[in-house]
Amino acid sequence: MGSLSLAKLVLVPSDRRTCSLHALIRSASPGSMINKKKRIKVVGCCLENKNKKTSIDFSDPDWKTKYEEDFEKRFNIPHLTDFFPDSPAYPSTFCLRMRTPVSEEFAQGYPSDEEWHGYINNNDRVLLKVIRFSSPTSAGAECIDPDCTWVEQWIHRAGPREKIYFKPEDVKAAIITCGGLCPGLNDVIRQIVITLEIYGVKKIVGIPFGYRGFGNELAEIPLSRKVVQNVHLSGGSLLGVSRGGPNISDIVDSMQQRGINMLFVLGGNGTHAGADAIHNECRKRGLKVAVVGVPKTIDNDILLMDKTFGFDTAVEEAQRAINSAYIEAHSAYRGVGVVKLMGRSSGFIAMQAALASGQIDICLIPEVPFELHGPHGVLKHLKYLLETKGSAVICVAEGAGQNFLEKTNAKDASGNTVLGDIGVHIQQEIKKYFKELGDPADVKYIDPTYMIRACRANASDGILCTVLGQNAVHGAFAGYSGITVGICNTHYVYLPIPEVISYPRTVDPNSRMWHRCLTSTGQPDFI
Ligand SMILES: Nc1ncnc2c1ncn2[C@@H]1O[C@H](COP(=O)(O)OP(=O)(O)O)[C@@H](O)[C@H]1O
Ligand SMILES: O=P(O)(O)OC[C@H]1O[C@](O)(COP(=O)(O)O)[C@@H](O)[C@@H]1O
Ligand SMILES: [Mg+2]
Repeated sequence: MGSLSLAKLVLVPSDRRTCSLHALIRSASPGSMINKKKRIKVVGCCLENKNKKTSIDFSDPDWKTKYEEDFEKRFNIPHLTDFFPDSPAYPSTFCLRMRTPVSEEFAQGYPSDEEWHGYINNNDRVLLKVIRFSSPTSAGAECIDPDCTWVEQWIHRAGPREKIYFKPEDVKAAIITCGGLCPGLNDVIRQIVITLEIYGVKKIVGIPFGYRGFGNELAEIPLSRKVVQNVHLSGGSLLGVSRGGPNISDIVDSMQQRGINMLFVLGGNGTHAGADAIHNECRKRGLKVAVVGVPKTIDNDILLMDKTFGFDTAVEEAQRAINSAYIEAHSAYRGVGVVKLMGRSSGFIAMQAALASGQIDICLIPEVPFELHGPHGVLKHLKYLLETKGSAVICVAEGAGQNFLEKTNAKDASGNTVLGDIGVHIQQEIKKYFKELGDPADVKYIDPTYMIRACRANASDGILCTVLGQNAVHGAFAGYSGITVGICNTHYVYLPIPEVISYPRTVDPNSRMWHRCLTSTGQPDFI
């Protein structure tokens, strides 16, 4: 890779998975020091997309058109008519009458239904990437070709359609919440129920405790506007959550027995993998079922979206812990505050919480390797901070520095690796280090892990949950299945599930946001 010329580069025709050309150039430029880490990153980037890797012949004058067409196909959202071409469509029961805009433009009377109806057209699209990079060397440039040509990547716009593919009286809708908790679950459940009722659906149930609820021993929870009216006022999930559960075939058997033909699945990467498998199994069995996901993860590790619901709230809640750690550290003689925040493989919460608080001196995330000991290690810098500032606060994501901890190979019920406790480890190492030096250090460790996700959604997440919940119902009634809802460049979109879960979204150590975080903390590289 080090001696590769740009012209020979084969880049992956994908969005986020496109190798950072900036990184490629730096690691490829002849004569430059070949940085092993960058090389690994770039190679890794291409390897992880091996399955979808397609080389583009940039000498083909039509490569751009072909790329855009291929993108349109990849981001096509599955529709019931793809599998049941004769499915009848009905006029929507989600009535927008009386919601015609009132303005001087319409002084002569409101436009007719043909001229304005307020529904989303199936051909409406939202632009996925909004920056036109003038050069591959621009910060964060994501380029398809060596010239960083502007390529349009359009995704489907979410919202109510004029035609629906289910008669409300024939619908039995089920809602399920899987994985860990996340602020806003109840808000989404509430909006799904309310919107279903507006369409005219009478049979709405909650499946208790995630996919486990499809086992026979747990009874469905009947849902209505009355039941969900105030659920958003508290955190958690009205329905309960869990990891693990029956296999896909048993889940679909159970759905068939219960007569469920609309399934709303709230969960993260694992849950969505399950939702997509359920969608495919339903197709295989010839069942006319709509499966629609709503991405839930405080880790914010779902691809392509501005953010997932609950993330903002978690960051906000983390401020309390950070502020307490700061006050403790600042009030103690040579005080050190350590705060551990969630983030299995993505450091978004730690990064954003550090940025928001302005009280963090050292932020450690899974994506950025670091040393604890040695001349460039965290401990040496901590010593410097205590000597110059008198106190310091460290914020560490739970998935960071796992290389320092003993591996157990333990898995949770969903198959996720059980992580070692990096917060406790760092706390112990700091104490040991200063004890050996004979210098005082007053270390206070705060682990607010479950507190940041068990709380009620804040206002901005409340709005996000509301819109996502409504759009999930619109998507199902419009006949889409195997899709999820999201916010992209402030617009609401439908995405095919496989595209958003092909790997967990992580913080790009070369991104402007991580650089901003480093600017804010003032921390050096710890390697
Ligand atoms: N690849 C998969 N295929 C089908 N179901 C899965 C898959 N991965 C996880 N699940 C199921 O999804 C649910 C939630 O998964 P988990 O990884 O714990 O949380 P999250 O979806 O929030 O990331 C669990 O019930 C788990 O059994
Ligand atoms: O203790 P639990 O319930 O397994 O949850 C811990 C995990 O939950 C998370 O919040 C992510 O959960 P999800 O994958 O379910 O969204 C991680 O940050 C953390 O590792
Ligand atoms: Mg997950």
